[in-house]
Amino acid sequence: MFVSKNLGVNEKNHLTIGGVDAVELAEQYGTPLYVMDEDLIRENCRLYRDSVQEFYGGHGRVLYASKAFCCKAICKVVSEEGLGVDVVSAGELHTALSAGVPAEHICFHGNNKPADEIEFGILSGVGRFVVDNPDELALLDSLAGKAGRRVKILLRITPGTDAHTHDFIKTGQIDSKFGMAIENGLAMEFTKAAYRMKNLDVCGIHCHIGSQIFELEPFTYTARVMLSFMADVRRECGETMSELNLGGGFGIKYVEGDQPVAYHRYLEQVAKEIDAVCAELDFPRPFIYLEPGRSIVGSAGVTLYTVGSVKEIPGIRTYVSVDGGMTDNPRYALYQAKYEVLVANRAGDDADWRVTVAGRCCESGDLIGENLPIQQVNSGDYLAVLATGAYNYSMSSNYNRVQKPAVVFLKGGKSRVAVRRESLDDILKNDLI
Ligand SMILES: Cc1ncc(COP(=O)(O)O)c(C=O)c1O
Ligand SMILES: N[C@@H](CCCC[NH3+])C(=O)O
Repeated sequence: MFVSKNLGVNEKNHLTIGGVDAVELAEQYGTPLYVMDEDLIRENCRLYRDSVQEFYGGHGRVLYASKAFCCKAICKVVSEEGLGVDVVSAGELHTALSAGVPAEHICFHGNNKPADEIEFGILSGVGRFVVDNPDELALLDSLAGKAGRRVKILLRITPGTDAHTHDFIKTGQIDSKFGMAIENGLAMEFTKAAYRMKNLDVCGIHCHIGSQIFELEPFTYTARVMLSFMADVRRECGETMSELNLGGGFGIKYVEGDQPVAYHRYLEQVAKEIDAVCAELDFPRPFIYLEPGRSIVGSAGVTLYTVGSVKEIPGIRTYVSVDGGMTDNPRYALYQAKYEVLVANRAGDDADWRVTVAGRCCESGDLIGENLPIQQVNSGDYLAVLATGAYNYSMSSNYNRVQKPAVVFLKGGKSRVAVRRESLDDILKNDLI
């Protein structure tokens, strides 16, 4: 019935998340509230980990892309499940380290890492740096030399894959701010330069073709292109790279009609393609990294709001305004992202209304969605927006000085606060007069 399998309706006609009554959560913790089902997150982690074991014979590792949802609690959970963590900033790195993630299981990404953040990564002993471009290569080499450390790197390569997703979340095509492209020869120049660096050990290459992808072919095609490039490097440089990071990007179900492929199927097909290409090219099968973000946490999240006003503009539309909006979920404003929305305290009723759900900010584009089917809704009701576990909290803002909501984790039918709600003093904490 719902987009996520952990959701249901109880005898009070309330939405349940992992068996917990959503209305009780809203009343206990207040709204807006991010709710994350830790049991489902752990199940997703195990699914990936077991698939890597099954299809790659353990010769691989799953790194959780923490940009999807980053706080100490999630870093601890994924690390306990045996995943490493991908970070793109000192903030994400600090969070992962503070949560106890071993530095060698952290991979440091980013297309323009500042020098002080690179130094922080080197001194922390992160397992791999993914180097984006020649300027960063030279900077990393000199900072590694200064610190007296050798640094293991992967090179960010643009495979030229056109994945069918929103333009803003595509990254594998030649015109991208990320990485160096194979088709214009720059990737090979970049690789040769990397092997000349004194303080860097080139372990392999990395790519990421985009996000919220539903097809298998872009992934298998990309694996082929990347392995062929590794074989070209062996021919041109006499070096055999041993690691291949294929990024993340596996889609999830947000609304009826979305049809994601089961993740173990992606991994199985990609593993088959890797085996086939390695046999064709007589290339040793590399250690494989995967970096799922959305597919680990997206479906595990629900955002709860309280409805303020319900305003019908006859002949035009009905606005249902909630106590959050683009500050906690900017994805409709950014990508016209679609969500399933329901009245948490009337969850089993027919969704026979059509409404626009609006946020509270001074911005006409501050919407959660338009023309949404929903149950009858009144001021004071609780609204639930489903599948908000990825790129909601992590992209939240304090626009209009709105405080960020709390994050509550659910485990075994019990709830706990994983991130406190921001206070008014938190809003002022860096202000000076
Ligand atoms: C380099 C890199 N790895 C992994 C991811 C995670 O992607 P997703 O959340 O779609 O799995 C991203 C984001 O798109 C990314 O840029
Ligand atoms: N933030 C985007 C996806 C970009 C992922 C990072 N490369 C989203 O909400 O869908």
